[in-house]
Amino acid sequence: MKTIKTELEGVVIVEPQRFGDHRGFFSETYNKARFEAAGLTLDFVQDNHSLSQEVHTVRGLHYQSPPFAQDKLVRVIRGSILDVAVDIRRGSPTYGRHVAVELSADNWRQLLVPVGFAHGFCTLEQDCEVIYKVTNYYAPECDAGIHWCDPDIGIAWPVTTGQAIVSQKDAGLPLFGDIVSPFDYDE
Ligand SMILES: Cc1cn([C@H]2C[C@H](O)[C@@H](COP(=O)(O)OP(=O)(O)O[C@H]3O[C@H](C)C(=O)[C@H](O)[C@H]3O)O2)c(=O)[nH]c1=O
Repeated sequence: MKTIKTELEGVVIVEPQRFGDHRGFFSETYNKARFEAAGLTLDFVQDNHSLSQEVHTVRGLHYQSPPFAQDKLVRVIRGSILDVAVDIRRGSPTYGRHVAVELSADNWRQLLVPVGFAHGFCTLEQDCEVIYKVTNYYAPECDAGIHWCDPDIGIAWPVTTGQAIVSQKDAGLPLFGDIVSPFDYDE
């Protein structure tokens, strides 16, 4: 397993090994001991799986507020997505900045999105299946988000607001400037 730091502290690309042979492949997609050896100590309690049937489906930008804030380990088992993490920790030197990483069944990359970051993605082809582990349970009362196309965040999505397929909930999310983030940056 390889880990690659990004320009946002704590947002890490993970590249598990994939052993191919004439039958196909085998991959340990998560190994707690290997994660801890890489300094990633996470206690996942829930696995999620979403299917987005159309290209240019956008889900996000979401986060759960404390006490149900979640670290997320995101991967793609079918198709490809542009996966985005936005630093929403008040006082962070990278507050409001984001990273965007292509995750796909082909590149087998994962993205670790820590507590304090909003998360979202746009599908780059049809029938994308996204699997992700989270470190806290779903808590609808703590579910929150920021509008995916907020110009103050400035994510270079491969789709315009007119073309994107989004949920009614996501279409109505507030702009970054109109929220008070529940996360503080701790040095
Ligand atoms: C997140 C979640 C949802 N649900 C139920 C609630 C709704 O009835 C249905 C769809 O939920 P939602 O529209 O919030 O799903 P997404 O738009 O894919 O949201 C997710 O997508 C972005 C990219 C994320 O990072 C979050 O994990 C998550 O917010 O699943 C559950 O039962 N458990 C859950 O953990």
